[in-house]
Amino acid sequence: MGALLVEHAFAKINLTLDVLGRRDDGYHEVDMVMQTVDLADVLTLEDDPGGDITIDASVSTVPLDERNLAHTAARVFRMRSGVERGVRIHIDKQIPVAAGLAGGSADAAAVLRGLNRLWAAGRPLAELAEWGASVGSDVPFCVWRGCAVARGRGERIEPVRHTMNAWVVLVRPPVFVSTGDVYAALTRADYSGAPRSPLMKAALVAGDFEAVRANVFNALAPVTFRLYPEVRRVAQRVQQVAQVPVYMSGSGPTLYCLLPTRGAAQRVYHALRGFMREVYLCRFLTAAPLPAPAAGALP
Ligand SMILES: C[C@](O)(CO)[C@H](O)COP(=O)(O)OP(=O)(O)OC[C@H]1O[C@@H](n2ccc(N)nc2=O)[C@H](O)[C@@H]1O
Ligand SMILES: Nc1ncnc2c1ncn2[C@@H]1O[C@H](COP(=O)(O)OP(=O)(O)OP(=O)(O)O)[C@@H](O)[C@H]1O
Repeated sequence: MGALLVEHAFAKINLTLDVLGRRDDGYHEVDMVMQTVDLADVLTLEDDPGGDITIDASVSTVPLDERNLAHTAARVFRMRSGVERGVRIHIDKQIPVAAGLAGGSADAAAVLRGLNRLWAAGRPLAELAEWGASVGSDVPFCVWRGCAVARGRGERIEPVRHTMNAWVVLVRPPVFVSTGDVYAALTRADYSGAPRSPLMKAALVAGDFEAVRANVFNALAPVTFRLYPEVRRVAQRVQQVAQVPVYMSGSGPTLYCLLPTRGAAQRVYHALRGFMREVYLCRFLTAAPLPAPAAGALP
């Protein structure tokens, strides 16, 4: 067995998401506050010096070939770093797939960080984040993690340093949402004149939970609700049961509630579990997450 290491791939939620306009390259200019939460896929990377890139996963809902974003990231890493080795990637999938939580992007970012350690390439995170932009718009943020304002098409990252400990209850409605279709259905009326990120940033830095909740915004939510009315119905039901505001992450369909304490979050979690199958309880990850275990050869 070759050298082996474990890397966690954390999900994100969007606290704000303003779309400022459409660009000539077909992408949209966005301004969004992204927050890492402690719901994670666990990736195991095993060096395979003479081999290729191979993937296996704990679920059958993700592709295992070159369409997997972890595979793309490994190819990008090999090309950019010049390291010509193979790797066996195992993905223990905990983040719901195609949910608006950047599960695939988090896996891609974990592969970039993990291969950097496994193959002792010594590249700074900034460089890995730049490489990640060629894999997907959410990948640079997922390389950095924590909290940040993401601009451009999502790849320009400005860290937000705060220590707020909010709890998050995630609900994934059983609806398949295509990110591309949601962006394509945006109209001028959905664009924002000015982004909300400065207000959200100030609320987070001040540790003002109510101000955070008051400034959550997602320009894609009305679009997803228009395209997939079932998501709106679930949001209304969640709001009735939880008795707190309900928001949507990314292009959806995952909905979330923010709670100030573990106790309040547990009450909402248990109430929602009564009628929804996919409910998750997690919290903000503000500091750099788990220390990376050293790569080592197993007997
Ligand atoms: C919705 C978010 O998850 C919010 O964080 C991201 O903006 C989407 O990030 P992502 O899934 O990594 O997106 P990509 O894989 O780069 O793009 C998927 C599709 O979404 C559209 N797209 C994406 C990002 C962006 N700023 N403008 C876009 O119009 C494009 O049509 C693109 O073909
Ligand atoms: N490692 C992976 N994990 C999850 N999905 C993947 C992966 N690789 C490729 N995919 C494909 O990417 C699509 C989007 O999955 P993902 O879980 O990344 O969506 P998402 O959470 O909506 O992402 P985002 O929030 O960045 O838009 C799925 O249809 C899936 O088949």
